[in-house]
Amino acid sequence: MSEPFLSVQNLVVEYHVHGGSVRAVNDVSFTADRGSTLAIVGESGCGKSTVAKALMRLLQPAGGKILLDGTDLASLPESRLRPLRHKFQMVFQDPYGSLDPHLSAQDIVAEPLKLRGVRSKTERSKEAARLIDRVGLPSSALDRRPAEFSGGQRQRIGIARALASRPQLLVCDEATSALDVSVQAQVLELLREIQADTGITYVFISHNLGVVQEISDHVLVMRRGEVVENGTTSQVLTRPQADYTRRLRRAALDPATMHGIKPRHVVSSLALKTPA
Ligand SMILES: Nc1ncnc2c1ncn2[C@@H]1O[C@H](COP(=O)(O)OP(=O)(O)OP(=O)(O)O)[C@@H](O)[C@H]1O
Repeated sequence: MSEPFLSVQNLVVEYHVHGGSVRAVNDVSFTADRGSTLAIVGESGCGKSTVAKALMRLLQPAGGKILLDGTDLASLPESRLRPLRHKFQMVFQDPYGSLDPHLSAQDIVAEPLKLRGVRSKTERSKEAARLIDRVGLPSSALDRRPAEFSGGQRQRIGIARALASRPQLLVCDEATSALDVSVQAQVLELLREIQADTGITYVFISHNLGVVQEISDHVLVMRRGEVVENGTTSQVLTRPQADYTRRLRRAALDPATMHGIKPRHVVSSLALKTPA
């Protein structure tokens, strides 16, 4: 059997605070096959974003392995990581904070192409225009700055910028959470199309079980920095094994849907709350 594309083994991440350390992620393991989507769910503060930042090596893990296509990202020094960084990219909840407000959409998307070694400015502009078109924005968007877009449009620019690096792994950290339900559905559809076209692997962090149901093949449930449950989306969401997952699911469902998770292609805006 071939190795999974992403294999996280016994990941430990700590924050250093006030001379001590806080363990935010403790012995977390999971895998994702190439071209699949793994969702990470759990209540606020359970460690989802910390896992995401460790995958991006924005944080140095205190222990464990992050094997991406067989290379352990956790153990590489920055000098050896840099040439690999284009392979793994991240889309944030609010791209506004991460998009340079002074640059046009075209220049924002063209920026990573420099790192990819596309030397000609004309080529970079052409490729940026192609990506902006790919994420469903009109050519009139090219010269506009981030402030001149809606939240959904800005998220599309964030996705186009991430795609400019031709990543093999895209970590989406609450990437659709700030969007209203219909815009959320459009962005999810775009992500699915891109996956079908490119075979990209997603790690999708969300507090919204409706979105998770919609986008993911597998689900990892976290609580207090640890894995509670891990399985296929239908297993975890419709036949949860862990009591905690059952409570999480109950807490996320409104009275109208208490009998079960909403069917596929209906994106619920129900948020995960801390189970009672
Ligand atoms: N920079 C930091 N310094 C110290 N502790 C931190 C830091 N960032 C996060 N933590 C702590 O680590 C734990 C996990 O936080 P994390 O942001 O990963 O949770 P999360 O599941 O992504 O939450 P949310 O859904 O609210 O974004 C929390 O207890 C949090 O308080």
